[in-house]
Amino acid sequence: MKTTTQRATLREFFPYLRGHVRVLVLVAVVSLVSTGLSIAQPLMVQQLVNAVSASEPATVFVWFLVAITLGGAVFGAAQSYLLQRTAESVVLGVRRSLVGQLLALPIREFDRRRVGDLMSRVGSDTTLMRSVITSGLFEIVSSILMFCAAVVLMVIIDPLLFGITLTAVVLGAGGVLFLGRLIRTRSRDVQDAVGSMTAAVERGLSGIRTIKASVAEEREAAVIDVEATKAFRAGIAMARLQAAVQPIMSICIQGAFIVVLAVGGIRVAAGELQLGDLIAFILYLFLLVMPIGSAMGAFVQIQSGLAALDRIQEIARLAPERIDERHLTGSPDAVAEHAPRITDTASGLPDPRSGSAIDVRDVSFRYASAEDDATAAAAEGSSADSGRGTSGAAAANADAARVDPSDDGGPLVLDGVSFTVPAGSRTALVGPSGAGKSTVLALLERFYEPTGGGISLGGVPLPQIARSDLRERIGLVEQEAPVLSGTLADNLRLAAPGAGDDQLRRVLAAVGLDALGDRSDDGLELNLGEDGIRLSGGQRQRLAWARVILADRPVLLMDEPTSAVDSRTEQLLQQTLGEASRDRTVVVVAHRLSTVADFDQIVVLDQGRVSAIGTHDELLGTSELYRDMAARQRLVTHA
Ligand SMILES: Nc1ncnc2c1ncn2[C@@H]1O[C@H](COP(=O)(O)OP(=O)(O)OP(=O)(O)O)[C@@H](O)[C@H]1O
Repeated sequence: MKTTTQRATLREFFPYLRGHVRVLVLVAVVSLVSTGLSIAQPLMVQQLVNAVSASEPATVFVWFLVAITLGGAVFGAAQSYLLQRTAESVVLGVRRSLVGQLLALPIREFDRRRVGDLMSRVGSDTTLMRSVITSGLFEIVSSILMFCAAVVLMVIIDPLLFGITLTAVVLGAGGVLFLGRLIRTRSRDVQDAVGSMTAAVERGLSGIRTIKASVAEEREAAVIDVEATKAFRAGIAMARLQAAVQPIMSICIQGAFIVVLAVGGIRVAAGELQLGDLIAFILYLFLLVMPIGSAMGAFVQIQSGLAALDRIQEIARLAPERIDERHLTGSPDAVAEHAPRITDTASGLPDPRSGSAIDVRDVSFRYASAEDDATAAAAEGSSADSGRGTSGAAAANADAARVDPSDDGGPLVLDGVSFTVPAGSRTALVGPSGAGKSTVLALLERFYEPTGGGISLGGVPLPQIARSDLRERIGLVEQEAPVLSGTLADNLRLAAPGAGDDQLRRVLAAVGLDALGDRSDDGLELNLGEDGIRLSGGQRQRLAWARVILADRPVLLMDEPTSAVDSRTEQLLQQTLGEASRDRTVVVVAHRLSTVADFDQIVVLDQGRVSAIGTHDELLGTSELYRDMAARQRLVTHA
C-alpha cells in the first residue's frame, strides 16, 4: 500500500552505519590500497614497454607488476568480505528495529495495513538495502578515487587524447543520470508490487481451509496471479531502464576507445608520442571505464536501495504505541486528586485486588475511515519532514490525526455508553451482533482511544495509566482465541513467562485440557502447529482461558469465551470462572444468555448505545430487547 511519497535520501542511510564505523574505516583503507595498486599497474606497464623499446633492463618492472597484481587481488578479496559482513550486520540491525517497531505499532495500523506487505518490508526491502553498502556506497567511493587518479594520469600522458575521452564520458554520464530518477521510481513500484503480491499470498495461505472448502483455489490463484503479473510488469519496466544504462555508457566509451586508438596511432607514427605512453593511456582508459561501469551499476543499486529505504522508513516513522506513557493532563486539581492514588503502588495503580472498579462514562467511538487513513498518512509525511524517527511532537500529531473526536470519519460505533463495573463483580455485555460489545473491550485494553467520554480503572482515568501497567492488570480472552505457532508451553507462558511446569499442568486441568498435554510424549512441548492448526476450536478457546488464568490478572475481559465448547466443557469453564472471579473484576461479552444469567449485572448494548442495565431477572421485566433475546434462546417461553 502506498501511503506516502516521502523519498529517503542517502543521508538518511548513514545512521544505520553508525555502529560499524571502525570496520568501515578498515574497508576504506583496504579499498584505498587496492585502488592504488590498480592505478600503479599501467604505470608499471608503461615503464616496462618503454624500457623494452629502449633495450634497457626490465626485469624489476616485471616483478613489480606481478606483486601489484597479486596484492590487488588479495586486498580486493578482503574488501569484498568485510563489506558483505558489515552489510549483513546493518541488515540485522534494520530488521531488529523494524520488527520492534512493527510489534509496537498501535492496533489501528494493523487495521489499515496488510500483514503480507509488512512482512515483505522486513524481508525483501531490507535485503535490497544491503546492496547499497556492498555494491553501492563503496563501489562509488572507490570508483571515484580510481576515476580521479586515472583522469590525472591521462591528462599528464596526453591532454588531447584525454579531451576526446572526456567528451564521451560526459555524454554517457548525462544520459545515465537522467535515467537515475526513473530507476528509483520504478524500483519503488517493483517493491510495492512485491509487497502486494506477498499480501495476496498471505491472504490465500492464511485462509486456506476456507478457500479449499469453497473450491476457490483457482479463483484465489487468479487473484495472486494478478498481483504477481503486476510485480512482473514492474520488474520488466525496471529491467528496460537498467538495460538502457549499460549500452549508453558502452557506446560512448567504445567510441572514445576507437578515436583514441586512431589518433594515438597517428601520433605514435609521427613520433609525437611513445608507444608505452599510448599503451598506458589505453590501460587508464580501461581503468576509467571499469569504475564508470561499476559506478553505474552501483548507482542503480543505490536507487533501488533508497526506494527500499523509503518503504522501511515509512514504517519507522509511524508513531508507536507508547506503552509506558501516561498523560497527566487536566486541571492541577484533577491531577492532584489522582496523583496520590497513582503513586500508591510501585506500578502506579491502586491495589489491584481492592480498587479495580471499571467506570465507562459517556464513551463514544468510531473506527478510522479510509479518509482518516489518508489524513494519517499525510501526518506521517509531515512528521517525517520535521526530522527522522518518531519525535514526540510528530507522534502526538499523528495520534491526534486519528482520534480527533470532531472528525466525521467512520460511523459512530459507540454513542454515549455509560456503565460501572464494581470491583470484584461480574458484568456481562450482551446485544445483537455489531452492537459494539467487542469494541468496548478493545477500549478497555486501550487498543484504541475513545473519541468522546472516558474510562477509568480503580478511579484512575485510563490515559493516566501506562498501557503496560494497564495491560498487566487485564487478562483478555479474545473472540477468535488466537494460538501462536509453537508449543503448548510457549502459548501458556506468553503472559506468565516464569510459570513452572506444575503450574501449567494445573491450569490445563482447570480448563479440561490436561489430556492435550498427555497426548504425546512431548507433553507440554507438544507443537501446536502454525497458528495452532492442530487444535480444535474448543481447545483453542480453552487454551486462551488457561493463558489468562495462569497470568493471574485482577481484571478479566472475555469475548464470547465459551462459544466453541460443548455444554459439558462449558459447565467446567463456568465453574472455573466462578472460582477465578471470586477476587477479580470480570467483564464477559456473551451471546448465550444462559452463561451469564447469574452475573451481578448485564449491560444490553444495541447499535452502540446502552439500551438497558440490570440483572437477568430485572431485564426480563424491563428490557424488551433482552426478553426477545432470551425468548429466542428458549430461556423464557415468550417474548
Ligand atoms: N477494526 C475495525 N475497523 C472498522 N470497523 C470495525 C472494526 N472492528 C469492528 N468494526 C465495526 O464496529 C461495529 C461494532 O463491532 P463489534 O465487533 O464491537 O461488535 P460486537 O457487538 O462485538 O459484534 P459481534 O457480537 O458480532 O462480535 C461493527 O459495525 C463492525 O463492523
